[in-house]
Amino acid sequence: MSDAPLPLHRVLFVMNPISGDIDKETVLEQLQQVCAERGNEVHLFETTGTNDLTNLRQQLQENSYDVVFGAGGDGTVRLVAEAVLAEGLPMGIIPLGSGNGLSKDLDIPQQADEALNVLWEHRVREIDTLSVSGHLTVHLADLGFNAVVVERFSTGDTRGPGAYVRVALQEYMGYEPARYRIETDTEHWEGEAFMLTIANARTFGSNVVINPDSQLDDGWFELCIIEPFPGAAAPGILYDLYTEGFENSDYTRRLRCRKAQIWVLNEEKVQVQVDGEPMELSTPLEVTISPRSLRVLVPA
Ligand SMILES: Nc1ncnc2c1ncn2[C@@H]1O[C@H](COP(=O)(O)OP(=O)(O)OP(=O)(O)O)[C@@H](O)[C@H]1O
Repeated sequence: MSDAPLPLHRVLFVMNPISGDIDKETVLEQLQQVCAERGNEVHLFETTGTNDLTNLRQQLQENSYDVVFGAGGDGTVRLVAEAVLAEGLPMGIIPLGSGNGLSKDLDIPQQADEALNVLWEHRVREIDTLSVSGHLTVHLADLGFNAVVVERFSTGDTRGPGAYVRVALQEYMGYEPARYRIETDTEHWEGEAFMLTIANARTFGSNVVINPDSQLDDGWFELCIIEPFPGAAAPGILYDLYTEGFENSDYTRRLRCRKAQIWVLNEEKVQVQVDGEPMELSTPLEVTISPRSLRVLVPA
Protein backbone atom coordinates (compact mmCIF):
# COMPACT_ATOMS: atom_id res chain seq x y z
CA MET A 1 0.00 0.00 0.00
CA SER A 2 1.35 3.41 -0.95
CA ASP A 3 0.28 6.59 0.87
CA ALA A 4 1.55 9.24 -1.53
CA PRO A 5 -1.27 10.18 -3.97
CA LEU A 6 -0.41 9.65 -7.64
CA PRO A 7 -0.74 12.62 -10.00
CA LEU A 8 -3.60 11.45 -12.21
CA HIS A 9 -4.39 13.88 -15.00
CA ARG A 10 -5.63 11.81 -17.94
CA VAL A 11 -8.55 9.65 -16.89
CA LEU A 12 -10.38 6.98 -18.88
CA PHE A 13 -13.86 5.93 -17.74
CA VAL A 14 -14.92 2.48 -18.92
CA MET A 15 -18.67 2.66 -18.62
CA ASN A 16 -21.18 -0.17 -18.94
CA PRO A 17 -24.41 1.43 -20.24
CA ILE A 18 -26.65 -1.44 -19.10
CA SER A 19 -25.27 -2.41 -15.66
CA GLY A 20 -27.42 -2.25 -12.55
CA ASP A 21 -30.47 -0.82 -14.33
CA ILE A 22 -29.04 2.68 -13.69
CA ASP A 23 -29.36 5.59 -16.12
CA LYS A 24 -25.74 6.45 -16.84
CA GLU A 25 -26.13 9.67 -18.82
CA THR A 26 -26.75 11.92 -15.83
CA VAL A 27 -24.01 10.21 -13.81
CA LEU A 28 -21.56 10.58 -16.66
CA GLU A 29 -22.37 14.28 -17.09
CA GLN A 30 -21.77 14.84 -13.35
CA LEU A 31 -18.45 12.98 -13.40
CA GLN A 32 -17.30 14.85 -16.50
CA GLN A 33 -18.27 18.20 -14.98
CA VAL A 34 -16.43 17.60 -11.70
CA CYS A 35 -13.32 16.40 -13.56
CA ALA A 36 -13.41 19.43 -15.87
CA GLU A 37 -13.72 21.80 -12.87
CA ARG A 38 -10.67 20.19 -11.30
CA GLY A 39 -8.65 20.27 -14.50
CA ASN A 40 -8.64 16.55 -15.35
CA GLU A 41 -8.77 15.35 -18.92
CA VAL A 42 -11.59 12.84 -19.30
CA HIS A 43 -12.00 10.12 -21.94
CA LEU A 44 -14.76 7.55 -22.33
CA PHE A 45 -14.91 3.92 -23.42
CA GLU A 46 -18.44 2.53 -23.53
CA THR A 47 -18.74 -1.22 -23.35
CA THR A 48 -20.89 -3.03 -25.91
CA GLY A 49 -20.82 -6.57 -24.49
CA THR A 50 -18.85 -7.77 -27.56
CA ASN A 51 -15.03 -7.75 -27.91
CA ASP A 52 -14.75 -5.23 -25.07
CA LEU A 53 -11.42 -6.54 -23.79
CA THR A 54 -9.76 -6.47 -27.21
CA ASN A 55 -11.08 -2.98 -27.98
CA LEU A 56 -10.17 -1.61 -24.56
CA ARG A 57 -6.66 -3.03 -24.79
CA GLN A 58 -6.26 -1.40 -28.17
CA GLN A 59 -7.44 1.97 -26.82
CA LEU A 60 -4.96 1.70 -23.93
CA GLN A 61 -2.12 0.87 -26.28
CA GLU A 62 -2.88 3.74 -28.66
CA ASN A 63 -3.35 6.38 -25.93
CA SER A 64 -1.72 7.36 -22.72
CA TYR A 65 -3.84 7.49 -19.55
CA ASP A 66 -2.83 7.87 -15.92
CA VAL A 67 -5.72 5.84 -14.52
CA VAL A 68 -8.67 3.80 -15.79
CA PHE A 69 -11.97 3.72 -13.89
CA GLY A 70 -14.41 0.83 -14.21
CA ALA A 71 -17.85 2.46 -14.07
CA GLY A 72 -20.28 -0.45 -13.84
CA GLY A 73 -20.63 -3.67 -11.85
CA ASP A 74 -18.13 -6.38 -10.96
CA GLY A 75 -18.00 -7.60 -14.57
CA THR A 76 -16.88 -4.15 -15.72
CA VAL A 77 -14.33 -3.98 -12.90
CA ARG A 78 -12.95 -7.33 -14.01
CA LEU A 79 -12.75 -6.15 -17.64
CA VAL A 80 -10.79 -3.06 -16.60
CA ALA A 81 -8.56 -5.08 -14.26
CA GLU A 82 -7.63 -7.46 -17.06
CA ALA A 83 -6.79 -4.58 -19.39
CA VAL A 84 -4.78 -2.48 -16.89
CA LEU A 85 -2.82 -5.47 -15.61
CA ALA A 86 -1.24 -5.80 -19.05
CA GLU A 87 -0.38 -2.08 -19.14
CA GLY A 88 0.75 -1.71 -15.52
CA LEU A 89 -1.78 1.10 -14.90
CA PRO A 90 -3.72 1.74 -11.67
CA MET A 91 -7.50 1.50 -11.72
CA GLY A 92 -10.43 3.04 -9.86
CA ILE A 93 -14.03 1.92 -9.39
CA ILE A 94 -17.27 3.88 -9.75
CA PRO A 95 -19.87 1.37 -8.49
CA LEU A 96 -22.72 1.37 -11.00
CA GLY A 97 -23.78 -2.28 -11.09
CA SER A 98 -26.35 -4.46 -9.37
CA GLY A 99 -24.10 -5.70 -6.57
CA ASN A 100 -20.74 -3.90 -6.73
CA GLY A 101 -19.10 -6.46 -4.46
CA LEU A 102 -15.43 -5.53 -4.91
CA SER A 103 -16.06 -1.83 -4.32
CA LYS A 104 -17.75 -2.71 -1.00
CA ASP A 105 -14.82 -4.90 0.04
CA LEU A 106 -12.48 -2.00 -0.71
CA ASP A 107 -14.60 0.54 1.24
CA ILE A 108 -15.21 2.56 -1.88
CA PRO A 109 -18.28 4.83 -1.42
CA GLN A 110 -21.37 3.57 -3.26
CA GLN A 111 -22.36 7.06 -4.48
CA ALA A 112 -20.72 7.82 -7.83
CA ASP A 113 -19.67 11.38 -6.96
CA GLU A 114 -18.10 10.27 -3.67
CA ALA A 115 -16.37 7.31 -5.32
CA LEU A 116 -14.81 9.72 -7.82
CA ASN A 117 -13.03 11.57 -5.00
CA VAL A 118 -10.30 8.90 -4.97
CA LEU A 119 -9.02 10.56 -8.12
CA TRP A 120 -7.64 13.38 -5.96
CA GLU A 121 -7.40 11.78 -2.50
CA HIS A 122 -6.38 8.16 -2.44
CA ARG A 123 -4.13 5.38 -1.31
CA VAL A 124 -3.03 2.79 -3.84
CA ARG A 125 -3.80 -0.76 -2.69
CA GLU A 126 -1.98 -3.60 -4.34
CA ILE A 127 -4.39 -6.53 -4.26
CA ASP A 128 -4.05 -10.21 -5.13
CA THR A 129 -5.73 -11.59 -8.23
CA LEU A 130 -6.65 -15.19 -9.06
CA SER A 131 -6.61 -17.23 -12.21
CA VAL A 132 -9.47 -19.73 -12.45
CA SER A 133 -8.41 -21.98 -15.33
CA GLY A 134 -6.86 -18.95 -17.02
CA HIS A 135 -9.76 -16.55 -16.29
CA LEU A 136 -8.88 -13.52 -14.19
CA THR A 137 -10.81 -13.32 -10.91
CA VAL A 138 -10.48 -10.24 -8.76
CA HIS A 139 -13.39 -10.74 -6.39
CA LEU A 140 -15.24 -14.08 -6.11
CA ALA A 141 -15.86 -17.03 -8.40
CA ASP A 142 -18.08 -19.97 -7.68
CA LEU A 143 -19.48 -23.32 -8.73
CA GLY A 144 -22.84 -24.78 -7.80
CA PHE A 145 -26.03 -22.96 -6.86
CA ASN A 146 -24.97 -19.32 -7.28
CA ALA A 147 -23.18 -20.04 -10.57
CA VAL A 148 -26.40 -21.52 -11.98
CA VAL A 149 -28.43 -18.54 -10.75
CA VAL A 150 -25.97 -16.03 -12.23
CA GLU A 151 -26.14 -17.85 -15.58
CA ARG A 152 -29.94 -17.73 -15.62
CA PHE A 153 -29.98 -14.11 -14.42
CA SER A 154 -27.61 -13.06 -17.21
CA THR A 155 -29.87 -14.50 -19.91
CA GLY A 156 -33.00 -12.85 -18.46
CA ASP A 157 -34.10 -9.40 -19.56
CA THR A 158 -34.22 -7.67 -16.18
CA ARG A 159 -31.24 -6.69 -14.02
CA GLY A 160 -30.85 -5.41 -10.48
CA PRO A 161 -30.99 -7.18 -7.06
CA GLY A 162 -34.76 -7.91 -7.22
CA ALA A 163 -34.40 -9.92 -10.42
CA TYR A 164 -31.54 -11.92 -8.89
CA VAL A 165 -33.60 -12.91 -5.83
CA ARG A 166 -36.53 -13.98 -8.04
CA VAL A 167 -34.29 -16.27 -10.12
CA ALA A 168 -32.59 -17.68 -6.98
CA LEU A 169 -35.92 -18.65 -5.39
CA GLN A 170 -37.09 -20.39 -8.57
CA GLU A 171 -33.79 -22.26 -8.93
CA TYR A 172 -33.61 -23.34 -5.27
CA MET A 173 -36.73 -25.53 -5.59
CA GLY A 174 -35.29 -28.15 -7.96
CA TYR A 175 -31.54 -27.73 -7.30
CA GLU A 176 -29.38 -30.92 -7.21
CA PRO A 177 -25.93 -30.49 -5.54
CA ALA A 178 -22.87 -31.99 -7.28
CA ARG A 179 -19.96 -33.92 -5.75
CA TYR A 180 -16.49 -32.31 -5.76
CA ARG A 181 -12.91 -33.36 -5.14
CA ILE A 182 -10.51 -30.60 -4.14
CA GLU A 183 -6.73 -30.84 -3.88
CA THR A 184 -4.84 -27.79 -2.61
CA ASP A 185 -1.30 -27.02 -1.46
CA THR A 186 -2.55 -27.24 2.16
CA GLU A 187 -5.33 -29.89 2.32
CA HIS A 188 -7.70 -32.12 0.36
CA TRP A 189 -11.48 -32.50 0.57
CA GLU A 190 -14.15 -34.55 -1.19
CA GLY A 191 -17.90 -34.30 -0.77
CA GLU A 192 -21.18 -32.84 -2.00
CA ALA A 193 -21.61 -29.08 -2.03
CA PHE A 194 -24.59 -26.80 -2.50
CA MET A 195 -22.09 -24.18 -3.60
CA LEU A 196 -18.34 -23.74 -3.61
CA THR A 197 -16.88 -20.24 -3.70
CA ILE A 198 -13.34 -19.48 -4.80
CA ALA A 199 -12.77 -16.36 -2.74
CA ASN A 200 -10.12 -13.72 -3.22
CA ALA A 201 -12.38 -11.22 -1.45
CA ARG A 202 -14.88 -11.30 1.36
CA THR A 203 -18.39 -10.12 0.52
CA PHE A 204 -20.83 -10.70 -2.33
CA GLY A 205 -22.57 -7.66 -3.79
CA SER A 206 -25.69 -8.89 -1.96
CA ASN A 207 -23.79 -8.27 1.34
CA VAL A 208 -23.46 -12.02 2.02
CA VAL A 209 -20.12 -12.42 3.82
CA ILE A 210 -18.86 -15.66 2.33
CA ASN A 211 -15.25 -15.26 3.51
CA PRO A 212 -14.99 -13.29 6.77
CA ASP A 213 -11.60 -12.21 8.17
CA SER A 214 -9.93 -12.48 4.79
CA GLN A 215 -7.63 -9.92 3.19
CA LEU A 216 -7.38 -8.99 -0.46
CA ASP A 217 -3.61 -8.68 -0.25
CA ASP A 218 -2.50 -11.59 1.96
CA GLY A 219 -1.27 -13.91 -0.81
CA TRP A 220 -3.93 -16.55 0.03
CA PHE A 221 -7.37 -17.43 -1.28
CA GLU A 222 -10.12 -19.46 0.34
CA LEU A 223 -12.44 -22.20 -0.92
CA CYS A 224 -15.71 -21.63 0.95
CA ILE A 225 -17.97 -24.66 0.86
CA ILE A 226 -21.66 -24.79 1.76
CA GLU A 227 -22.65 -28.45 1.97
CA PRO A 228 -26.19 -29.63 1.17
CA PHE A 229 -28.55 -28.70 4.03
CA PRO A 230 -32.15 -29.49 4.99
CA GLY A 231 -34.68 -26.73 4.29
CA ALA A 232 -35.11 -26.12 8.04
CA ALA A 233 -31.42 -25.09 8.28
CA ALA A 234 -31.71 -22.44 5.54
CA PRO A 235 -32.76 -19.47 7.76
CA GLY A 236 -29.84 -20.16 10.17
CA ILE A 237 -27.33 -20.39 7.32
CA LEU A 238 -28.65 -17.19 5.78
CA TYR A 239 -28.42 -15.45 9.17
CA ASP A 240 -24.79 -16.61 9.56
CA LEU A 241 -23.93 -15.43 6.05
CA TYR A 242 -25.26 -11.95 6.71
CA THR A 243 -23.59 -11.64 10.12
CA GLU A 244 -20.02 -12.73 9.34
CA GLY A 245 -20.69 -16.15 10.90
CA PHE A 246 -19.80 -18.33 7.88
CA GLU A 247 -18.02 -20.92 10.02
CA ASN A 248 -20.76 -21.16 12.69
CA SER A 249 -22.85 -23.61 10.67
CA ASP A 250 -22.48 -27.42 10.61
CA TYR A 251 -22.90 -27.20 6.84
CA THR A 252 -19.96 -24.88 6.03
CA ARG A 253 -16.19 -25.27 5.81
CA ARG A 254 -13.26 -23.28 4.43
CA LEU A 255 -9.96 -24.36 2.89
CA ARG A 256 -7.18 -21.75 2.83
CA CYS A 257 -4.58 -22.15 0.11
CA ARG A 258 -2.41 -20.70 -2.66
CA LYS A 259 -3.13 -23.25 -5.33
CA ALA A 260 -6.04 -25.64 -5.99
CA GLN A 261 -7.46 -28.18 -8.40
CA ILE A 262 -11.21 -28.79 -8.34
CA TRP A 263 -12.92 -31.79 -9.93
CA VAL A 264 -16.68 -32.06 -10.35
CA LEU A 265 -17.15 -35.82 -10.19
CA ASN A 266 -18.65 -37.41 -13.30
CA GLU A 267 -18.70 -34.05 -15.14
CA GLU A 268 -16.33 -32.84 -17.84
CA LYS A 269 -17.76 -29.29 -17.87
CA VAL A 270 -19.04 -27.13 -15.06
CA GLN A 271 -20.99 -23.87 -14.86
CA VAL A 272 -18.86 -21.24 -13.11
CA GLN A 273 -19.40 -17.57 -12.33
CA VAL A 274 -16.30 -15.41 -12.26
CA ASP A 275 -16.82 -11.93 -10.80
CA GLY A 276 -20.46 -12.14 -11.88
CA GLU A 277 -19.73 -13.43 -15.40
CA PRO A 278 -21.17 -16.86 -16.21
CA MET A 279 -18.96 -19.30 -18.10
CA GLU A 280 -18.74 -23.03 -18.70
CA LEU A 281 -15.27 -24.47 -17.96
CA SER A 282 -13.60 -27.87 -18.28
CA THR A 283 -12.82 -29.83 -15.13
CA PRO A 284 -10.60 -30.01 -13.22
CA LEU A 285 -10.45 -26.27 -12.57
CA GLU A 286 -6.94 -24.98 -11.85
CA VAL A 287 -6.79 -22.04 -9.43
CA THR A 288 -3.64 -19.99 -8.81
CA ILE A 289 -2.93 -16.64 -7.16
CA SER A 290 -0.83 -13.64 -8.25
CA PRO A 291 -0.07 -11.80 -5.00
CA ARG A 292 -0.41 -8.00 -5.04
CA SER A 293 -0.67 -7.85 -8.80
CA LEU A 294 -3.41 -5.20 -9.25
CA ARG A 295 -3.18 -1.55 -8.16
CA VAL A 296 -6.53 -0.04 -7.11
CA LEU A 297 -7.26 3.47 -5.84
CA VAL A 298 -9.10 3.41 -2.50
CA PRO A 299 -10.18 6.25 -0.19
CA ALA A 300 -7.30 7.84 1.69
N1 LIG B 1 -23.64 -2.32 -24.08
C1 LIG B 1 -23.86 -3.53 -23.55
N2 LIG B 1 -24.95 -4.23 -23.92
C2 LIG B 1 -25.20 -5.46 -23.39
N3 LIG B 1 -24.39 -6.06 -22.48
C3 LIG B 1 -23.30 -5.40 -22.06
C4 LIG B 1 -22.98 -4.10 -22.58
N4 LIG B 1 -21.83 -3.69 -21.98
C5 LIG B 1 -21.44 -4.67 -21.15
N5 LIG B 1 -22.32 -5.69 -21.19
C6 LIG B 1 -22.28 -6.92 -20.38
O1 LIG B 1 -22.51 -6.55 -19.01
C7 LIG B 1 -21.92 -7.55 -18.18
C8 LIG B 1 -21.20 -6.91 -17.01
O2 LIG B 1 -22.13 -6.27 -16.19
P1 LIG B 1 -21.62 -5.64 -14.80
O3 LIG B 1 -21.06 -6.72 -13.97
O4 LIG B 1 -20.78 -4.47 -15.08
O5 LIG B 1 -22.97 -5.13 -14.17
P2 LIG B 1 -24.04 -5.83 -13.25
O6 LIG B 1 -24.13 -7.27 -13.61
O7 LIG B 1 -25.28 -5.02 -13.30
O8 LIG B 1 -23.45 -5.60 -11.80
P3 LIG B 1 -22.81 -6.56 -10.67
O9 LIG B 1 -21.78 -7.42 -11.35
O10 LIG B 1 -22.22 -5.62 -9.65
O11 LIG B 1 -23.94 -7.34 -10.11
C9 LIG B 1 -20.96 -8.33 -19.06
O12 LIG B 1 -21.52 -9.60 -19.29
C10 LIG B 1 -20.91 -7.55 -20.34
O13 LIG B 1 -20.67 -8.36 -21.46
